[in-house]
Amino acid sequence: MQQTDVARAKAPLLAVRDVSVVFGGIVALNGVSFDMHRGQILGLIGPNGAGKTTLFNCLSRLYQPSKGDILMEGDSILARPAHRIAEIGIGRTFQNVALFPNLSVLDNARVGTHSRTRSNFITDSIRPPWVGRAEAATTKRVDDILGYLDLREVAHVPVAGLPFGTQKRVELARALAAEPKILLLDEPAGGLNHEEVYGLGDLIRKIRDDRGITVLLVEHHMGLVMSIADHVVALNFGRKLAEGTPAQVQSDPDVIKAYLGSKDA
Ligand SMILES: Nc1ncnc2c1ncn2[C@@H]1O[C@H](COP(=O)(O)OP(=O)(O)OP(=O)(O)O)[C@@H](O)[C@H]1O
Repeated sequence: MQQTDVARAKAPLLAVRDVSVVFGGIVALNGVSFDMHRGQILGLIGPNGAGKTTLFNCLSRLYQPSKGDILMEGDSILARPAHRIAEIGIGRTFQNVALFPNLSVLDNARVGTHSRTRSNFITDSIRPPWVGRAEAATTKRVDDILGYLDLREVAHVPVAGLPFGTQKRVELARALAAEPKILLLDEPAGGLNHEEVYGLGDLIRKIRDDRGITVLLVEHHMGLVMSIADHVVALNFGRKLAEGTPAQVQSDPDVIKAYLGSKDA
């Protein structure tokens, strides 16, 4: 292994370095830094307006930081547009579910494989043998994921008519189909009932355990974060307030004060 490869292997999977975001006069993020290590479930918490969504949007490349850097396996991702983050192993889901409503569960999940295919319109017209083999492998991979997420029964059903909780699983299927190293989950518990939230918690943990995928979870549901996260980063007014194990962060006086003074308490 070359020295650069060794350094890369030792680097955190994702490093947020002194990131600031300013909207007009509003400082939404102010010098936030933290590391995410391989196989970790990291919960990002904070009261309303703390800067969680802004940070999530920087990680998924929808926002450009005014200052600082974000490194994936040691390389900056800031020059990369949002539609090319899947190629380096960053997958995401959306707060309000962003699927193609008229397409089937299977076709929505297949969309996720796009970043992993080498074919283009020329190879699709000539169809050398490897295109057929690659398509068969993709079909098998998507079918495995649908089975894994208990979606095989509805594989050919348009997603529009499915319950919200099922649509959220389809989003997960699409994200997993891209074979991410890290999965960014934007308030996955939103709109789910109590039972579904705990089912989701088990599923997130299972995805990490079975597939070794690192997870960043932005979430208001404190019970979910505290029960599944290995590491928690708390933001308030755009700054990092505390980080550590769920127990450490939960008992941090600054975190308690921030939540008591907010509507999230
Ligand atoms: N596009 C924008 N333009 C201007 N100000 C913004 C924009 N997005 C966020 N802000 C401001 O930045 C700050 C951080 O907002 P952000 O949405 O990141 O917080 P949050 O922690 O995700 O809050 P919530 O839990 O309510 O979603 C807030 O003061 C917000 O009003």
